[in-house]
Order: sequence, then structure tokens, then C-alpha cells
Amino acid sequence: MEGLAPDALRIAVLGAGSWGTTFAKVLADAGAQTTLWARRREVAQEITETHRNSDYLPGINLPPNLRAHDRLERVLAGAQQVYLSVPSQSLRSNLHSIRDIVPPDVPVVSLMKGVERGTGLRMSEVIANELGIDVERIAVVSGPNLALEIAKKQPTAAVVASASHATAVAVAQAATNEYFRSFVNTDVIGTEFGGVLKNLIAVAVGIADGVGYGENTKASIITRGLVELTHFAVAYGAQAETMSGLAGLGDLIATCESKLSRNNTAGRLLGQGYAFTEVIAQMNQTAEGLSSVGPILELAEQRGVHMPIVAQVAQVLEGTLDPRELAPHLATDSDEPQGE
Ligand SMILES: NC(=O)c1ccc[n+]([C@@H]2O[C@H](COP(=O)([O-])OP(=O)(O)OC[C@H]3O[C@@H](n4cnc5c(N)ncnc54)[C@H](O)[C@@H]3O)[C@@H](O)[C@H]2O)c1
Ligand SMILES: O=P(O)(O)OC[C@H](O)CO
Repeated sequence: MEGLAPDALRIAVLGAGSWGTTFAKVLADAGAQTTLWARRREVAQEITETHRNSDYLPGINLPPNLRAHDRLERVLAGAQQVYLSVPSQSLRSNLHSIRDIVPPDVPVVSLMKGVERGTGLRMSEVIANELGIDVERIAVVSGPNLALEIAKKQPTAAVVASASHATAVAVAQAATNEYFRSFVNTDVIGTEFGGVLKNLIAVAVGIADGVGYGENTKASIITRGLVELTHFAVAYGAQAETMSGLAGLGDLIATCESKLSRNNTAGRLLGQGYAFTEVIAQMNQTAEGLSSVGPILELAEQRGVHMPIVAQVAQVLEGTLDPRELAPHLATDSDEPQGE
């Protein structure tokens, strides 16, 4: 491609929604020759020919070294790194399709923030399972990363985690440019669960917002939510410090505060009185939190972790709790004061 260094990294990104496209732009802006897989041919054509993805990133110009295709074989051929950004519940079936065509030995990176319904597995676990590859080849990216802001080149940080420090570094190098900075760690569990759990707290904050509660209520939910997500993640082997980093607190703040967040938006609609089915009908993008609530509560129960906020989000989704009742029962279902 014109203007690219001859040794430019060749990268494949699967999933041309808002995050897949934005992350592909980050990688391309960092100098990689990047190819996106779009399910729909017309989306692939629009990206390659007009450098736009108007459905997901209206008004954003994409760089010329970012192209797209609807054929997986074309996208994956010769890729030196592979990134996955499809809705979490569709990951396994997508991996089936690429199992035999992912280039050997290259890093495979999850950009997703969900857990699989039915198994409760994190995305990196589904990848290891389905592709049968060494965990040292797998990395995950998380952090306060609202796609549209990054697509507009607003300065942002993220964290890349892998069981292999070398893999994390290779991915972070590829995903660092003048507006996007990738840090590294080896706490894959904490980094992934941070991204999943903050979505649930963002739904709760959205509900409070939709009901009409103010900043005290939302700050209370965010703060107690951080305690809840830390207890959960640590019970599953995460390091507590990860939860006060970019993938925990950082993402919690961004998602709970932003009207761009789909999880926050879904919560707000619930708080305004829309039923779950009506919210789903109104959302035209992925709100992962809605699918993660059930599996996360099952996992919490298995390790004896108390998650009052997430449990109440589940009740609002089921229609068994009035949204106005969510915040008053923030901390516990007991009337006894408890330690913070
Ligand atoms: N958008 C963000 O700001 C953001 C930031 C960080 C992480 N994420 C995570 O990235 C992942 C993808 O989210 P997104 O924001 O790009 O969602 P999106 O709704 O914007 O796009 C989803 C994409 O997946 C495609 N898709 C839908 N069903 C599919 C299927 N069965 N098989 C293959 N492709 C399918 C859609 O056509 C679309 O291209 C989610 O896990 C999300 O939590 C999103
Ligand atoms: O729009 P949301 O709620 O999926 O959040 C997007 C990102 O995860 C924010 O970091």
C-alpha cells in the first residue's frame, strides 16, 4: 500500500462494528497494513472505497492503509496479528469458521467485553478452547475505550494483557500511536473481568439516571460497584490492583459517565420505564452487559461472592424490581450497617 513502510506489520481485525473499525483505525494509524473483516459486503466496500463506515462511525474518515473484505480467507492470509471484535455470544461460531485459516504462531487478541452464556467462559478462554492454541499466544485489550472518542483521535489509554509478557508487548507496540497508548500486564483474568463487570455497573448507573436520580446516587453505585467487581474478580484469581487500573476503575468511570455507552444507554431506557424487550428493540448496537448479567451471577454464586447491585440489575431486566428501588438497596439486603 502507498506510503507504508515495506516492513509494515500486516494485521487482520474481525468484526467491522464500532469497536472493530475503531481499533483497526488505531492499528492503521500506528503504521500497520490493516484489513478488516465485515460480514456485509457493502460495509466492506464502503470502508475500502470511500474510507468510511457510516453505519457505525458516522463522520469519521478512515486511513487508506485500512481496507476491508467480506471473505475471511482474504483477510487472514498473511496476517501477523489477529484481532477479534464480534459480539461475545457469536465468538464461538465465528472461531469455528476461522479455526483452519488462522495463521500459525501469530498472536490472537480479544477486543471483546463479555462472557459466554451457558459456559460462563471469558473470551480468551473461548479462543483457547476453540482454536486449541497456547494461552501465551492470546492477548486481551481493555480500558476506558469509547469507540467514537478514539475514532476522533482523542487521547486514550488501554491495557493489553497476556499470560506472555512478550505477546502483550508485541500487541501493545502495534496498538500505540500518537493518540492511543497501550500499557501491558499479565493479569488476563482481571483485565477481562474488569471489562465485563463495568458494563453491569454502567447499566445500574443508567437505570439510576433514567429514574432521575442525581450524582450522589450514581457515585454511590460506581463506588460500591467497584467493590463488587473487585471481590468477584479476585475470587476468580485476578489481582486486586488491576481493578483500580485502566481495565477496572478507568473503564468504570468512562462507561458509567458517558452517554456514548450502550450499556449506560440501555440502563437509562430501563430506568425510564421501558421493558427489557423494548430496550433490545431500540438498541442497534451491542450492549454486552445485558447478556453477561446471568452468567456473572452464576459465577458469583459458585464462589460465594455477594453482588447486590448486579443482582438488582438482573431483577430490573426480569421486570421483578421497580427501577426506582435499585439504588436504595445499593449495598445489602440486610438492615444492619455493614463495613464499607
Ligand atoms: N464500541 C465500543 O466503544 C467498545 C469499546 C471496547 C470494547 N467493545 C467491545 O467490542 C465488542 C464488539 O462491540 P462493538 O461495539 O463493535 O459492537 P457493534 O454492535 O458496534 O458491532 C458488532 C459487529 O459485529 C457484527 N456481528 C453481529 N452479529 C455477528 C455474528 N453473529 N457474527 C459475526 N459478526 C457479527 C455486526 O455486524 C457488527 O459489525 C463487544 O464485546 C464490546 O463490548 C466495544
Ligand atoms: O458502549 P459500551 O457500554 O459497550 O462501552 C464501550 C467501552 O467498553 C467503554 O470502554
